[in-house]
Amino acid sequence: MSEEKATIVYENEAESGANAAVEAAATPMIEIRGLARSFGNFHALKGIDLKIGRGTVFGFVGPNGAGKSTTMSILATLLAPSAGVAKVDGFDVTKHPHEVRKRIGYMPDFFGVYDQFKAVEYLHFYGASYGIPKAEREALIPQLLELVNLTDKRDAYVDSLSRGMKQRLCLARCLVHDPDLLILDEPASGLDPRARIEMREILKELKLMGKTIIISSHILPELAEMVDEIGVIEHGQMVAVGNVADIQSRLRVKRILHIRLLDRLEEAESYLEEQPFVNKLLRDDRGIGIHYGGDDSDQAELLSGLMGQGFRIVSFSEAQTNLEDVFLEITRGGAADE
Ligand SMILES: Nc1ncnc2c1ncn2[C@@H]1O[C@H](COP(=O)(O)OP(=O)(O)OP(=O)(O)O)[C@@H](O)[C@H]1O
Repeated sequence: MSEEKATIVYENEAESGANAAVEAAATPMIEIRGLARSFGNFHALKGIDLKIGRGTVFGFVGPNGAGKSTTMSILATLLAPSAGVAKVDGFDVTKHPHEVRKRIGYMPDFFGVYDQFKAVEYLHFYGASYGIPKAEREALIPQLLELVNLTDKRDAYVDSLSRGMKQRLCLARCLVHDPDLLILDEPASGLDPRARIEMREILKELKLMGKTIIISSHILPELAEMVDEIGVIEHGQMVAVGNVADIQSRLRVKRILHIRLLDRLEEAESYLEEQPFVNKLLRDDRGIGIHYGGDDSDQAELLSGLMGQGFRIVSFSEAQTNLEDVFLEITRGGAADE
């Protein structure tokens, strides 16, 4: 009888455990509703809504002063919102900051490093402050150094590291307590192209490890390869959220065409200006660029129309729109505060 009871209790626990797991999986990693933050009379965040699912790499983009760091500081429990709700893994950042902190690794845009430490000591210091026992740290820290390609710098003083190395050390620091969510404020800022590529490779590995990552930048092409979704913020408001392709399709500029002609450039421009779906013409020394709103079939019509007019076309191609074009189009190229 007692055995039977024990079995029943075990099954119930298993069931409720399974339910809890299903529930946890359904909870977004980040949920923000009506989030606002003012500094005096200045409204830095004007009520933003955002949901980020588990395992997503989310690129948070916007011009200087748009509100990216403010949002990230709130998620990191370092700044209180003026209104609205922000939750990490279902925990409200204001009501349960300790639960939130256990789950996040936060890399601010300006970080203080402890220059008198060696790289390895720096990580021990942070590991110890998270209560990780020494024996565990001894096993963990070499792995972290390996992940961020700093194994050969383990005994170098933090002071002596390059900016890119310091950024990577800072990233390793964010990982000591194995957080599910990484909040990275401009991790690639000030890095040279090689260091940016290294950073991007590390972030790809972190994605493979199942981390949810929110990463801000205003250097967009570097995000394009690794983000699943982007959110564009401007003047404290989210102006677009979705996967890169969705956002592109919502844009007025569907595609950019480029045409090179042997001659009669001005005539061709006048002709093109009259054609449907031609939104804007840009002339450069290599030919004519067109912001084009038509689809493939319209584009084919445009080309046969040009040929029908006897224009001597050297090339007619569609430029790949990238995140940079998307960003400039959405924000109309204007920095919020500049
Ligand atoms: N402590 C503060 N006091 C007053 N104004 C602030 C404060 N923190 C931020 N702001 C203002 O809020 C706005 C949003 O700043 P935030 O740092 O969030 O922008 P950002 O998008 O991260 O910009 P950047 O790309 O330059 O880092 C800016 O106009 C900024 O000047």
